[in-house]
Amino acid sequence: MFARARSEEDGPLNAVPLVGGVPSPSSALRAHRLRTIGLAGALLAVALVALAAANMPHAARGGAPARVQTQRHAASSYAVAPSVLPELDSYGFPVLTDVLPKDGSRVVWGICGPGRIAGDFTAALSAMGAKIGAVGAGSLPNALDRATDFARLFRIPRAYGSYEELARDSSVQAVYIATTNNAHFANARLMLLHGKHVLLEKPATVGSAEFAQLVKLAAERDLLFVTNFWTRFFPAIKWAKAVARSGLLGDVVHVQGDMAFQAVRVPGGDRFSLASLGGGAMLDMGCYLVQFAALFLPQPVGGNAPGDARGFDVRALGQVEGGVDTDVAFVVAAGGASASFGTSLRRSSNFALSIYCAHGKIEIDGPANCPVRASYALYDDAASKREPPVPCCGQPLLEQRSFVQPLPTFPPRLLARRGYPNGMGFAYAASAFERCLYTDGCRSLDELPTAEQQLIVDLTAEVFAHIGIYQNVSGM
Ligand SMILES: NC(=O)C1=CN([C@@H]2O[C@H](COP(=O)(O)OP(=O)(O)OC[C@H]3O[C@@H](n4cnc5c(N)ncnc54)[C@H](OP(=O)(O)O)[C@@H]3O)[C@@H](O)[C@H]2O)C=CC1
Ligand SMILES: O=C1OC[C@@H](O)[C@H](O)[C@H]1O
Repeated sequence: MFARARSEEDGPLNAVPLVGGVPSPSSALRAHRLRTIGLAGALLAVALVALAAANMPHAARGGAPARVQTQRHAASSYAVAPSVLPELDSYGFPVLTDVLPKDGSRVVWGICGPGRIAGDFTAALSAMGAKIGAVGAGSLPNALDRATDFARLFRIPRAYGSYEELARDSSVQAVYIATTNNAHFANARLMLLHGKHVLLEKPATVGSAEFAQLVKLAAERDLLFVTNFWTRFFPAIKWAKAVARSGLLGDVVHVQGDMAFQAVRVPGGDRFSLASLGGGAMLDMGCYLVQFAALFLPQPVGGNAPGDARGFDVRALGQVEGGVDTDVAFVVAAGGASASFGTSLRRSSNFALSIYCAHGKIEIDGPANCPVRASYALYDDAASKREPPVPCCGQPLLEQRSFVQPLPTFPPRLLARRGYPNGMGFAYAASAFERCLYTDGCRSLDELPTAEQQLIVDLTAEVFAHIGIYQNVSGM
């Protein structure tokens, strides 16, 4: 297994030194900013600073320039700590040696629902050196045989033909749940009740109340409970988030994304087309887009808007077939910014994401749910003031930069089990989960705080309210 080191391509038009792989202010950039301010701006700035200094409390004085201030990160600056990106070993796996117990012990994982994505996740777990103690199947026929086959492939010591047996295995401390969406709530509840930490595949639960119940249960039992939005743990996403929050490009104004694929219908129904399995485009892919809205939009301010979910304004139009959404267009707005998204089971797309800011744009290459590359472009705002003026469309660039982090390589022995793209990227989320378990008092991950997971479920439920599906889904 060999992983190339992270790299930055497409060098900047004006060099911007990096701090931890994200931009920090350079003299070139500062010079550019000064040029763009102009005399009138400078006079206005002097007047405003004098006025502000007279009225502001001491702590608020002398902060970052106005254009880097966002509602969410009023104190953000261009310099971002190197710890933004995970430390990787020479194979590309996140380093855990600094937190692993000295006695050589390690968290023991169990796998619940040995289907397609569980194969990818387990391959990543075993490649990163994690300990897997047991696997349990329990929804489809021949559960024990299928669990036994899975156990043989991944050299897992124990296989069970029911989820209850897995839950009762006292050697297992953390369970990864990859059953169909409808079963997430019951399986997560079962594992939490048996004292297991839970990493639950997206889209967590179908309804908001169910998610809140799981959070409460985990808190009562002092357990870690996380939705496996693995997206949040990819270095390219962490880099893009740091760029967005650095203020380099100004405030986020609009986020745009599309995630769609042509679902092949299986006779008798499948996890995409059956409402009883929690099917539909929103729960399969749209939830990733909602997750991006929660990540990149500013916090809502002020009162509740129509279609409100905790201050976020949500609108949606959707095609519904057999009780599931097959095509949805939706908008989420907050804090003066908006996001527009499409998701579908009736067409394809490249799963890319764009974050449009006041002075530039961040692109996350598809598949943005598990990306290896992101980039930004800083526009030359001064160009629009030059004579002759530049045409309206296509702002000249001041600089552009991209970030690439190749994935750890799939072990050849397990290639046959590969189900979805970029599966080795599960190592990022699994490592963060394990790291938390070795850290005193850690019961929530910075990359995806519990409250934000609840928000994602709530916003998704709001989309469902607009298109009239998945109402009153108690127990799902
Ligand atoms: N993070 C990511 O990138 C991805 C996440 N996912 C999520 O993972 C979960 C599983 O997806 P995937 O692995 O593709 O699913 P699979 O179709 O492979 O099924 C997973 C498991 O669900 C149960 N199951 C499958 N079909 C049925 C059915 N018709 N009725 C009842 N139970 C069934 C089986 O459990 P058992 O073996 O125990 O009987 C099966 O092993 C979903 O929640 C999905 O959203 C999926 C793909 C990518
Ligand atoms: O999580 C997922 O990401 C990729 C999709 O193709 C898949 O269906 C979905 O479950």
